[in-house]
Amino acid sequence: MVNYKDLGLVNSREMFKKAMEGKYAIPAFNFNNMEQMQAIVAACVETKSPVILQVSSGARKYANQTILRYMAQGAVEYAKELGCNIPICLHLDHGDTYELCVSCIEMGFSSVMIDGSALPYDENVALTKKVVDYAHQYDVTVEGELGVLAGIEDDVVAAANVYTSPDLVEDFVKKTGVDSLAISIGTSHGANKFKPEQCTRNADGILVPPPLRFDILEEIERRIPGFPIVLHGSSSVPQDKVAIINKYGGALKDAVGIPEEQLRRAATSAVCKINIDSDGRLAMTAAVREVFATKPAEFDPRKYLGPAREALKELYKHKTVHVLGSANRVE
Ligand SMILES: O=C(CO)COP(=O)(O)O
Ligand SMILES: O=C[C@H](O)COP(=O)(O)O
Ligand SMILES: [Zn+2]
Ligand SMILES: [Zn+2]
Repeated sequence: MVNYKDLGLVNSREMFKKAMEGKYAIPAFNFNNMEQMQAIVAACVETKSPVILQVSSGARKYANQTILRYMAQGAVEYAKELGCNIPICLHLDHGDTYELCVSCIEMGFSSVMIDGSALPYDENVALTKKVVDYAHQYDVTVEGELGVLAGIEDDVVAAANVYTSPDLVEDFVKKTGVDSLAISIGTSHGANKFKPEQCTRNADGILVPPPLRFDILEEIERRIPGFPIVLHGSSSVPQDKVAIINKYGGALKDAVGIPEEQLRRAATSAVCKINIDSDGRLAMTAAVREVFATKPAEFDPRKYLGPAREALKELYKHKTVHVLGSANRVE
């Protein structure tokens, strides 16, 4: 058993308390490799932002859970080396079983998500409570989820959003003892969050998605005042990145995300954690494609992964400063 505290990591409790009081949100960025980890840490050190490093099941399969945990440990040291001891939380994203959550906690994760949102309500409650009871023995924080996001949620493909029912949140939080709650108010995973027919088009022909359901968020806040809320699927799908990808041979069609001003608004509410993965993928892919197209003789991976890492860092800095409001929150 490795305790995360011995690795210099922190759980999400204090982070969320400060984010709630300060009316901002903590960035939760997914990572699968060294360049992503370095970009996240460098961006958050430069902007003095706390951060949650997220490991998905896809990341575990791709990079190996042990390696990712050591990388998170390395991230703590790297931040110090870069000159700012920012709080870093290592979080399991979309955990789907009790056993997986236990395995991550035993390995040094400081926070886990148990995503029982596709289960019948009572089963979600029972599974989430079981994880909470285990995790809290080690002061590991737990995120649960109510409501299903459209698009690809884990292995479950939901055709449409099943918005979180405000009628259930108080009961869920009380019965499970979770530390934060992911909700569904119109965000979704991936780079194609809405079908073109769900959107309108602006004067430049760019798709404008339907607004998030702030009415549901406000009702949830009324039912569980001061309780930390999490938004998944919160990439904005920057159209300049999509354009670079398509210019250099990509084929992203009708890619559309959540407008940044809506996330900015959400960050000032009880939303304390905002998950962003796809935007980083777009930034890296745009940078790599540009190098491949403009420097075809280049074959040193550092010559395309380096620019990708730099583009990623700029994107993350933009998020902390201009979207989440988490910049300058660390002394
Ligand atoms: O929710 C996410 C990870 O859990 C990521 O969402 P995006 O696909 O919008 O980046
Ligand atoms: O919520 C999902 C994350 O974006 C990670 O997805 P992944 O399992 O493909 O790594
Ligand atoms: Zn889910
Ligand atoms: Zn998610």
